[in-house]
Amino acid sequence: MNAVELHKISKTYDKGKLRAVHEVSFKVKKGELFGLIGSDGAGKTSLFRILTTVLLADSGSATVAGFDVVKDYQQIRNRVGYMPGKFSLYQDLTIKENLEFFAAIFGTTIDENYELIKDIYDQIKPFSDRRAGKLSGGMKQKLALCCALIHKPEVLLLDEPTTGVDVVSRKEFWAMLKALKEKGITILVSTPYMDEANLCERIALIQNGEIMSVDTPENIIKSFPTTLFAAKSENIYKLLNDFRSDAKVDSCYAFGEFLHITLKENGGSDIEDLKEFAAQKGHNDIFIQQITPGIEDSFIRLMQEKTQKPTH
Ligand SMILES: Nc1ncnc2c1ncn2[C@@H]1O[C@H](COP(=O)(O)OP(=O)(O)OP(=O)(O)O)[C@@H](O)[C@H]1O
Repeated sequence: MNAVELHKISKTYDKGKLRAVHEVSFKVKKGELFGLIGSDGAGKTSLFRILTTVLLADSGSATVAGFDVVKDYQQIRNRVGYMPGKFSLYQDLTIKENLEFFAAIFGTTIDENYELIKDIYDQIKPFSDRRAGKLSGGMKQKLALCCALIHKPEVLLLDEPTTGVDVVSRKEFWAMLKALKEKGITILVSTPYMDEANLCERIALIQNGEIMSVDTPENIIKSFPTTLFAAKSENIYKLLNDFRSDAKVDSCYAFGEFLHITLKENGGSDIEDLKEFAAQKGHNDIFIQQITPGIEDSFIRLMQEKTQKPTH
């Protein structure tokens, strides 16, 4: 049995004028750590709200832990731990009071499921009398995760849990997720951070409410269909515009301090042609090399294919 299944889920807002999610289908296997990767407004939160039974889809069907999100919403609520994107904590309650509150609404106690949260809770326990509103982002995140876990859910749904959290806390958070996965909990986590995609077993890439690809991060990278080059010169902005005007170039986009470039198929051109073109345009300090694509490159490529337009 799959832990989460979505079949052609669609959702619009504003009386159908705004298409948030369009015919989304994917499956999360039991025990899997699955990532939903997409930028702001891609439709991630809408999907989470549908899966947690607080929002109705316009069409399509979905199950969580084998239960239908419409018919069996009560069973789902007991089996799912949900960490919404915006912190769900009660700011005026202390760490301990927040946890007790969430335990109480699920008819349980902190003691009953302590084993599951222990490793995470131990990190914030020294501050258990501090109000949630006075905690750092990383500590709030840990508390919110404890609250989502306190009723021992089968499936954890985490909506952008690392957004706005510092790099160290992000790292710690992913280590916690790995440990929870090892305890048998299925995790569906969304993130706009491409580097976090590599920490998932499988991912779905979502853009404009549509799924572009579902696979392991390795397979998605492997299916990058062409050679990728990285280039830089002193005047990177001019280089970007120059390459974008080169008829041989299919796509050219800024990537950190480099430009990433792909060439049109059957153009027969290569690194030497790029160097020559750059030299003709007055770049004397050009550096170009072939590189292995990352998830972000795959994402950009898929987006480009979807819109059938080059990125320039
Ligand atoms: N209640 C609503 N009413 C109208 N439009 C909405 C509503 N909720 C979301 N939207 C719109 O639907 C689209 C998808 O939003 P959604 O929040 O699902 O995406 P997201 O990937 O979670 O992005 P974010 O991280 O910004 O929340 C966006 O264009 C958003 O503005």
